[in-house]
Amino acid sequence: MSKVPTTVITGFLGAGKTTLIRHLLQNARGRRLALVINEFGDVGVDGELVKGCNDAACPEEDIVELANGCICCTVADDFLPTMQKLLDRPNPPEHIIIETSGLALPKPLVKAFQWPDIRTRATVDGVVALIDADAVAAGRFATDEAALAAARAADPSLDHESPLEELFEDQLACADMVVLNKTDLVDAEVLAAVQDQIAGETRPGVKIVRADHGAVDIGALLGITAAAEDDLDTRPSHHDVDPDHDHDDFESFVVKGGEPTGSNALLAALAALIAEHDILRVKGMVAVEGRPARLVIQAVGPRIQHYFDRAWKPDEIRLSQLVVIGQKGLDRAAISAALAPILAGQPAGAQA
Ligand SMILES: Nc1nc2c(ncn2[C@@H]2O[C@H](COP(=O)(O)OP(=O)(O)OP(=O)(O)O)[C@@H](O)[C@H]2O)c(=O)[nH]1
Repeated sequence: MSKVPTTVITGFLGAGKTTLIRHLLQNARGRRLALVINEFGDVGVDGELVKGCNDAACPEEDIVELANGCICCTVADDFLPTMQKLLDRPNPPEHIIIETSGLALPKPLVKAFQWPDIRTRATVDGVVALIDADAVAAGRFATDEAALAAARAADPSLDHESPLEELFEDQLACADMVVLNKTDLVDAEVLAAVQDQIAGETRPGVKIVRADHGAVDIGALLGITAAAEDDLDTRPSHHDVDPDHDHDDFESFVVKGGEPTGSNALLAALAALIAEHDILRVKGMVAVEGRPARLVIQAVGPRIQHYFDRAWKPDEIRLSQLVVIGQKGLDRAAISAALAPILAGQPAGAQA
């Protein structure tokens, strides 16, 4: 029996994983794909966005969302049963795509493919690491030595480098292919420097492909035939020594509301909050009063994007929710206090 090839898409928060997957679905050339989408926060925004593209290559029943914690920590409880269900189908998918959360370590996930019941029926065709060229160029993964020294002074048990840098290195070291994304945001010289930096973090022979909005040819992305579960030892991880990996370095929360009267106040408040607090990522959907379509909000570092994606369905509750993710210690109270009244649709004067 041939094994179902599975591609693991990894990459830090906001690198463009969902964007790349949407591109893949729209260019699937008749392949029947199943999608497993994992999110750090409790609200499944990525799944919603992918379902929003309504693509025949991946109907809604073939999209499985795992939204309660990083997939690398919930392998036995969530991931394995999900894979078993997909593989047990009378007509299993031709290819499975897994989008890990931006904070997940890929190696424990690949290791799960060594489990007896999975190993005989599925294989990791390739681990694809997405890199946000703009974020690397801005130095967002480089260790801030002063901040690290301060954190170590506050917590002497802290034995690792910056959590962002660790994730960046782990995701690259596990990759069979790297997609250097967001090339539209950096100039050629900077891009070349970023590519050199990345090449120093990958295993020998790993190809780096440049992309704008995840537009990579499906033929290059799928069919790598790496069988990554068979050569885990060549994929070093910071957690090889300390397998008790958790996500204590990061936190997320959701701010909910009803119908804001427009988007300007919300976007201005978000920009101010991102500048003031150490917010890594904001994403979600907003129901703007009087607008039939839902407003998608996406912020990666200081860049905020917003667009209407599709009309709210008649049976949907017009609920606004934004997931906020950052390193541990975010001032939740202040961030929520600034956003909640706007999301609730209170007039500007009423906002504290
Ligand atoms: N300018 C630019 N923006 C991009 C590109 N790729 C993705 N984006 C934007 O970056 C934001 C995040 O993209 P996503 O695809 O949601 O990123 P992700 O990796 O799935 O995010 P998480 O699941 O939260 O980790 C969105 O606003 C995208 O439109 C790109 O190549 N160029």
